[in-house]
Amino acid sequence: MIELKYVDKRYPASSALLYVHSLTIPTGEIVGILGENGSGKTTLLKSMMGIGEMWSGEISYDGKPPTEAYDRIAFVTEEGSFLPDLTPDRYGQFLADFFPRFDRNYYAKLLKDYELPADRKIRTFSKGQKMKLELSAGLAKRADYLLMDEPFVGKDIFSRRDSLKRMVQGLTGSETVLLSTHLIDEIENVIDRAVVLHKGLVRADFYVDDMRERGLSLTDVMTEVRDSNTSHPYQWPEG
Ligand SMILES: Nc1ncnc2c1ncn2[C@@H]1O[C@H](COP(=O)(O)OP(=O)(O)OP(=O)(O)O)[C@@H](O)[C@H]1O
Repeated sequence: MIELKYVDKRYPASSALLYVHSLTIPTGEIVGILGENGSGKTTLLKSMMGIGEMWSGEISYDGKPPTEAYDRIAFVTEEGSFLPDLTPDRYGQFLADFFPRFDRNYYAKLLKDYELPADRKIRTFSKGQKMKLELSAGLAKRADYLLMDEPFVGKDIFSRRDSLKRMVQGLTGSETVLLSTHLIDEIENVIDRAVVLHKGLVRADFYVDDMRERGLSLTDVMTEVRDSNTSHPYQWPEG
């Protein structure tokens, strides 16, 4: 279980802030972290990874702070957490030394599926190839917690959908996944729950099944959150 309480993050260089009063994510949930550009998705995921000082607040994984849970968390980020001078093969060895549960066979399979050259330096890869490598490494860590920040970047929608499909297929069902993305239509069938950020605040937090029962789509809710001029949490429309 992941718990966030009174998480308050500010940047000295801007007026942006992130504030999460309370957020509990039970084990095994797949949660979409959604919101417009600049709403705080990356800030939230980085804070959950223990990156950057927080103003105040607590984040815990089964009661432990991120720094004591690193071997159980995989962070997949657009910025890339790989070492560019290594080849994917060498990078895999490095990860296996650090992450006891790193699954080398699964990593090799993903590299093959993605047609990534295992013996070429990562720095020579295209942006899309780097992202595929990042995703492969993240999934092969067999982590309990997967924090993914817009992992499906790529020029063509087919490769984005393919990445999403592989990500879902690669899960065992016991992972807790937080996934930030702008691919709203695609993830609607993948996530259990959506947390919508707006200007650094959690403005909606709901289960997708409840949303569907009301005949709404993620786009409907996100549009409503964006257009409503209030900081109150989102309420389902009457009727
Ligand atoms: N290092 C920084 N210094 C100052 N302000 C920052 C810094 N990083 C982010 N911000 C600001 O914090 C706010 C939230 O940014 P963040 O990157 O978390 O948004 P996001 O929801 O991930 O956006 P996007 O969808 O564009 O990736 C923005 O207003 C951004 O300008």
